[in-house]
Amino acid sequence: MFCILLAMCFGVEMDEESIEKVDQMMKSVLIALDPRLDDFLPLLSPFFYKQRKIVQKVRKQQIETLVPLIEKRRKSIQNPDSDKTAASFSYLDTLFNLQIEGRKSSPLDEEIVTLCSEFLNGGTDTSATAVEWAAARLIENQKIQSKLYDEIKTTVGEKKIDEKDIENMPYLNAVVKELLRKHPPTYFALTHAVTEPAKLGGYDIPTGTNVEFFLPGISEDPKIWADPEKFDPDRFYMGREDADITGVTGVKMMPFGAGRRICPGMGIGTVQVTLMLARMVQEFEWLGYPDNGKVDLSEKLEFTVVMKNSLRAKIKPRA
Ligand code: HEM
Repeated sequence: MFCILLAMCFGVEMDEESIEKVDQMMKSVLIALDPRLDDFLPLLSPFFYKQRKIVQKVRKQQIETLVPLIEKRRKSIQNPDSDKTAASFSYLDTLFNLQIEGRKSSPLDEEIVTLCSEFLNGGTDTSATAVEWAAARLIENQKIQSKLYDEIKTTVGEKKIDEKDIENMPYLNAVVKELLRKHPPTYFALTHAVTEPAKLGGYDIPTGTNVEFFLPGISEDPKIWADPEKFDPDRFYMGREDADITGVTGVKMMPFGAGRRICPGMGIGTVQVTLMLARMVQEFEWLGYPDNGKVDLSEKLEFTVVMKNSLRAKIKPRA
């Protein structure tokens, strides 16, 4: 997941060692970003002096690691023959000449570093977490796994599933939708704030207030879902229930947020998770390990909501 996003982001080829270095650095960034008490009560910031020093060190390391990649890409655009391995397009290319409202200059390298980090962090753990929960649910419920495998066989036969096949596989899409309903990779969307006094769910929200959206509170609300605790792709497959995942026609689940700041990676994130899951099931039968049918579905909050005990699985190649 990380390698795909890295290639999309920088459009330059990287060796294993450099990928590892960026990966380690991004992990330190995530740890440094953990919310602290002084984020909410700035008055307390003198007591968090040491932690702030650590964050500054991580930021320096982040800039030192990513700026060379930015420079390499800039060079390869200016002189297309300088790097034969460079991709024809990358996310970075869209940032170099970005017009910013109220500013004459395009983003500084340090700002580009932040945007690229957000792109990498936003897409890696979210998608990886979703795939782990998907495998857990298929192990826990072999009937769902068999039904999915049957659909794969009927739709594509012996050939490898690719992106184009997905739209012809309603059960696969139902499994992924149910996955994102029952296991939105993050408990909360990003913090939003109101720019003018608003009313939400009967509450008055004054200007400037931070608003946090607890995603499972919506997607497991018994007032809008039948049997919300149950992992049941059939609710979507049989058409008993539905939900607009983009939130445009109403919000019953919002694993990618909603509105103007909805996840910009929603399309690619969904395709990545769907395709990976389909390929995993196409190639292997997934069983629990060490105990065939039992999976511990306890959750733990890290950057995303991960399995408290990482999934252990036995996989058998399909005959
Ligand atoms: C299953 C996969 C994913 C899930 C569930 C997910 C979920 C989310 C959520 C809930 C938000 C906050 C939206 C808000 O507050 O309104 C968000 C923001 C974001 N996501 Fe994703 N995401 C996924 C994949 C990706 C991918 C693959 C990328 C990059 C290619 C990405 C890049 C971003 C970025 C850059 C933001 C911040 C947007 C902003 O600040 O306006 N995400 N995502």
